[in-house]
Amino acid sequence: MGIDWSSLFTLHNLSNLIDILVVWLIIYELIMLLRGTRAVQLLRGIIVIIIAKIASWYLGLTMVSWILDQIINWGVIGCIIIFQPEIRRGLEKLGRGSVFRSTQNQDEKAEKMIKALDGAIQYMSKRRIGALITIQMHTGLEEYIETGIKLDADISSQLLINIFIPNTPLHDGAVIIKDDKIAAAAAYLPLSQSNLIPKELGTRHRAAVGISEVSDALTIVISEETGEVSITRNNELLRGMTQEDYLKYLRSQLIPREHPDQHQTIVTRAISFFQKHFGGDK
Ligand SMILES: Nc1ncnc2c1ncn2[C@@H]1O[C@H](COP(=O)(O)OP(=O)(O)OP(=O)(O)O)[C@@H](O)[C@H]1O
Repeated sequence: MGIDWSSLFTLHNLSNLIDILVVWLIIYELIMLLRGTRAVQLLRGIIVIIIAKIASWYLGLTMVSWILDQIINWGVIGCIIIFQPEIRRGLEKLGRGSVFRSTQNQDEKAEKMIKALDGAIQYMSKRRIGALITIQMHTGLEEYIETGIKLDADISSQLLINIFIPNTPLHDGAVIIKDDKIAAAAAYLPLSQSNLIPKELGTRHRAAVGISEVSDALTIVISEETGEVSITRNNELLRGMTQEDYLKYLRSQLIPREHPDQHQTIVTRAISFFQKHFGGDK
C-alpha cells in the first residue's frame, strides 16, 4: 500500500502549511521582540490567567471562571493603556514598512553608526582604554538599559570615547545602543558562567559573552590591558579583530542590504529560523 503523494500537495494543504508557518513566524518575532523587556513578566501573568481559566472551566468553578473573565476583559483594556507607547511605535514601524524590509534610510544610519564606532574603537584601542559597547538587535535589552544611566543621545565617536575615559562617572559598565541612539551608559550586563572563556580574560569579556548568551545583541569589547578588539554575538567570542575584520563583520550584521545573506527581511529570517531549528547539523 503506497502513499499517494499527489494528494498531499493539494492547494488546501499548501495553504494550511503557509498558515502554520506564518503563525510560527509571528510567534517567533513576538518572542524575540519581548525577550528582555518588561512585557515578559506580563506575558507570564497572562499565561497563568489563561491556565487558571481553562482549569476553572473544566472543574465547573463558575464563580472563579466569571472573575477570571472580568480580569481578562479589563486586562485587555489595561494592556492597551500600559503599552500604548510601544503599540504606537510598533504601528508606526508597520506603517513605514520597516518591519518587513530594511529601508535605504536604515542602511545610511547603520553606516553612520559604524563610522562613529570605528573612530571610537581606533582611538580607544590605540590608547588601551577599556570599553564595552552592546548594540541591541532584535531582542529587547530594556532590563539591562535600566541598570545604567539613560542617555538617549546621538551616536558619535567623541561621545563614545568620552564615556569610557577612565575615572569618569560613566566609564564603568557597558554602553547600550538601541535604535541608532546611545540608550544608556554604565549598564550592568549578565556575566557568563562559561568555562570556555580563556582564563586571561576578565569580567568585561565575561559580561560581553554573557549578554550574547541571553540575547542576539552584538557587543564590542576593547581590552584595557592589550587594546585588543573583540566582538561577541550569539554565544561566540571573536578575538583579535583588526580594523578590516571588525568593519567587515559590523557591515555584514548591521547593513543587510549590502549583505543579502544576513537574515533581516521577514522572509530571509524565516528561512534562517527554519534552517537553524530543523536544518540538522551545520
Ligand atoms: N557585568 C558587567 N557589566 C558591565 N561591565 C562590566 C561588568 N563586569 C565588569 N565590567 C567592566 O569591566 C571592567 C573590569 O574589567 P576587567 O579588567 O575585569 O576585564 P577584562 O575582561 O580583563 O578586560 P581588560 O582586558 O580590559 O582588563 C569594569 O571596570 C567594568 O567597567
